[in-house]
Amino acid sequence: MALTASRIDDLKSVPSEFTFVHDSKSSSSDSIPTVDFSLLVSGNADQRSKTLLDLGKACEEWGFFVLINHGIPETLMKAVIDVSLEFFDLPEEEKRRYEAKSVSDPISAGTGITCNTSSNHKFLLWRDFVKSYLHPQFYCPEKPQRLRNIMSEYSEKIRWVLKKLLQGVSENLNLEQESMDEALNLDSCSQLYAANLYPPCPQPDEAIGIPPHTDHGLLSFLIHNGVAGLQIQHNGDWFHTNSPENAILINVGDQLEIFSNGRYKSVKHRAVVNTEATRISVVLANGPAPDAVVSPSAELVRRDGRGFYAPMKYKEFIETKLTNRYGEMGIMERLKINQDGRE
Ligand SMILES: O=C(O)CCC(=O)C(=O)O
Ligand SMILES: [Fe+2]
Repeated sequence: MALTASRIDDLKSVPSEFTFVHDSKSSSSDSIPTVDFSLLVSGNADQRSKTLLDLGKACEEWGFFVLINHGIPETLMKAVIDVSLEFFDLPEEEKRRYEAKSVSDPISAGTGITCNTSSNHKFLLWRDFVKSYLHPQFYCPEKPQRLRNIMSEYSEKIRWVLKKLLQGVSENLNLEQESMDEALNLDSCSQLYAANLYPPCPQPDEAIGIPPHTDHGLLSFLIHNGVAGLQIQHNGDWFHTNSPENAILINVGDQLEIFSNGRYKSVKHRAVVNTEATRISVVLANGPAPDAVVSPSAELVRRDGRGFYAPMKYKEFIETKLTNRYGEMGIMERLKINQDGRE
């Protein structure tokens, strides 16, 4: 039964199977970077080069930025949030059709899935979710009926913004604009839709929406219903992410860290819950083509004298990460190549 169902409404404390004790406190920072997309695509040369620097600095220092003036219509963003909420309101048996069976399911939905920490403590997440791959092949739950059209339009618009941002990233890395497109086969880029619903929680320090993790792709785009909850780690401290209305929160994922040969950092983040309001976030996680073998850019390896990460097919990377095959060490640690060249 979904977490959102009535049984949790009257709870005064977190049931033991959800217990994940942590400190959800975070700081605010005025230096969380903002990138003005309009200046990147239509600003004059000076504005564009300044914005490119903002983008590069954000990816290097924070692995995170708030994207403003991106041109995605406000009405479309609102529709994405509203229709995702409608999915969670569907009858339980409709949602159960998509119950996750394996990590490679093109569509999945679930509630409070089990999470396993490095110390082998198992607990359930305070979150309901629905996920589906929108690209290179488009999959979508059948209901709500308007989900298909809304997600198809949103997916295409986000891919256009993604392309422009990745071209900016390539320029910052002094690479040919096409070199990333070609190496990662971005015409067939993978794009995963994930809607996360976090109901109010009686004890926010005793349960968590999503524990600290990094995303596996290149750049993830997150929008939400105005209720705070996303925190990012920077120099070992947790920061909450205030954002102006209609902004998109973007974080660097593992594949961009690998491709940039470690210049850009896949940022650790978490979703905390609160006592008052239901929060929903919608993430489009954008990565290389599923069959692309990802390694540090050949040009950067030449410049750095060596690559710092071993190559791996993106599809295998996702499966390995999601099944936590390397346990505590994590797949990124596994791929890092030591000074002496051994993996
Ligand atoms: O809901 C959030 O703020 C975070 C979601 C997230 O990190 C994810 O879906 O990977
Ligand atoms: Fe994430």
